[in-house]
Amino acid sequence: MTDTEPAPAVAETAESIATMEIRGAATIASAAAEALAEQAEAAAEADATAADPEAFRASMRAAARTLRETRPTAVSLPNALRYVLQRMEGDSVDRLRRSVVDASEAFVRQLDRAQEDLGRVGANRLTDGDTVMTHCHSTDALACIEAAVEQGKSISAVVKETRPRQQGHITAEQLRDAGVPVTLIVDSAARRYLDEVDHVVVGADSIAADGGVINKIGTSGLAVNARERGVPIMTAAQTIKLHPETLTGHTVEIEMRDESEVIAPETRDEVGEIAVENPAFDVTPPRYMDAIVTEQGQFPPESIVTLMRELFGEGAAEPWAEP
Ligand SMILES: O=C(COP(=O)(O)O)[C@H](O)[C@H](O)COP(=O)(O)O
Repeated sequence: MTDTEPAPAVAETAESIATMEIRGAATIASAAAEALAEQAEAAAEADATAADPEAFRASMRAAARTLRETRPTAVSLPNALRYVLQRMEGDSVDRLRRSVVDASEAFVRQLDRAQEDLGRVGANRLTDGDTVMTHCHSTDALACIEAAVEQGKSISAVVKETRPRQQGHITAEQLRDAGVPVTLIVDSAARRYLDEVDHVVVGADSIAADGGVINKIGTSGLAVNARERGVPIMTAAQTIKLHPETLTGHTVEIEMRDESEVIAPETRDEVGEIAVENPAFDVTPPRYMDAIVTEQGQFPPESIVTLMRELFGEGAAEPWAEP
């Protein structure tokens, strides 16, 4: 490891995020924070950085850049890197190391607590006997359903499989394990089944300042159909999903993934001249979302900007940038 090359553990985490072995906004955030702690431990031992606080800091910034470049849409990733790097302090490598490890642990603890707290808020929106519809796999959305079950409510679920990567199967298994009766459907059956559900619960990768919800592709169509059917829809999203750059007019980058997720490489040649596009996320306009449920309570999407200013008022610092 040189002073700008990330520790092997960081390279491994970055690779796992890029290939989606580690996926979902909250899980990506906690893995990134933990990777920074591993970088700090490795840099405190490495020849190039062990005795040089400035080289140590530079190695932390470089590791954060490597993690930042993996996937563009879930803002929880840069928010996790910000949280840890902004708490890096000390004039010796040992103090710097300790501050990074402490910040990383505090971040992960906070993430877990936030998920529990928002779960209780979301659960209060559900009633005994409700059927919920889910899209993709969101640990924040699942926290709401699981908390409702813990409150003694009987909940069943209609789970959309979520093409192309079928994260709905993970949701189905987790809900089954939580004792929730599950019906798995293909995405295109969603509108038909909306007549049988009482609530739609989704997660978020980013929330924009105007209350737009960026989540797995298909969320916006589901939200429009839910509105048309009169079914309430909520987004369960911890405040690390609030996207500070949107406060100053930036838009959220939507990740375009490889066509091999849509069309098998072995049949690609047979298909020939057909363009394939594979956007991983979409934006649900605030008017189609009933509530954003966070650990700080529930908000109408249009008012989320107030919370965003409170938490990110100083803007979107980039502590990983070269000074
Ligand atoms: O869109 C996805 C996952 O997309 P991908 O599978 O492409 O990462 C999830 O709904 C959000 O990330 C929220 O998840 P969580 O609530 O766990 O943060």
